[in-house]
Amino acid sequence: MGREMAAMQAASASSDAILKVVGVSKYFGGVRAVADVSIDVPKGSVFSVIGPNGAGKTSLVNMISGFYTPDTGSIEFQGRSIGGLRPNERAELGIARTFQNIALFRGLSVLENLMLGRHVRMHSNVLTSFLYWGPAQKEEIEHRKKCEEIIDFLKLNDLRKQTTGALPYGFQKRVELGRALAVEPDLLLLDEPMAGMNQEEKEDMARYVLDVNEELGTTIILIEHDMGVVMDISDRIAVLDQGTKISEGTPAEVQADPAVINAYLGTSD
Ligand SMILES: Nc1ncnc2c1ncn2[C@@H]1O[C@H](COP(=O)(O)OP(=O)(O)OP(=O)(O)O)[C@@H](O)[C@H]1O
Repeated sequence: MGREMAAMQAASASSDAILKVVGVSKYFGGVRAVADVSIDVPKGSVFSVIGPNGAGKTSLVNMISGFYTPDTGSIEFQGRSIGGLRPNERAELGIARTFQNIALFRGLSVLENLMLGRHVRMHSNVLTSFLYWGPAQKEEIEHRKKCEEIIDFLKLNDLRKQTTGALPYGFQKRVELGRALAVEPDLLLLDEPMAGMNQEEKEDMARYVLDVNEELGTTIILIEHDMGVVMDISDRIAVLDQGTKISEGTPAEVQADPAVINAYLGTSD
């Protein structure tokens, strides 16, 4: 499906939202990080959240993934309220994320990092592995197979046994994406996946984000500062400024919105 068609469908599909965020706020002492923000994220879309530094983007994503508890508002994922759930419980439901700063186990290999990302899908633990060695081993083989598929998908085959700490930055970011994909998420939260990358690495990552969206059908919430990338790959964009949502729409709508031009695109960010 073309991006334009997808955008039109996404725009008209708010009733088919995979995620509904209603009136969430987060305060840190006197700092208003997020104030009464609502978004409906259409299933199957690439939904970007943009805004100047300190606008509240990461705080919003942290509330969706369960790292922060909102002071007000509610969050519904696939029709179910997830407000009271811990991050790992949200991951089990199908919400995965990557972090702004690389958070890999640097001493472990690419494959091992993906296997660790997969733990929310594993039923065996040390005790059950001991008691039911056969089933646990079978489960491990299946998980390994899934991780190998992701390694193939992200073209990391040659690096699967390499320790991640020694990899070039762009590859480390790709392994992080792989670790989040190991959760087999329905909703993937990407916090600045292209930060610090050169142009070629950015284009590669943008391609993988689109492949995940189009081939795996994963809904994506993307925080990204590179406006070229955002305008290229997003179906919808929400714009935050000083904690409040000042605009939302298709890339063309947001780009033409004077409130956005004033608050954001007009700045040097
Ligand atoms: N854990 C925290 N403790 C105190 N203040 C915080 C915390 N997290 C965020 N803030 C504050 O909340 C505001 C919003 O920050 P947030 O990181 O959500 O913005 P952002 O849009 O993601 O910014 P950036 O683009 O710079 O990453 C900022 O003023 C920030 O300092």
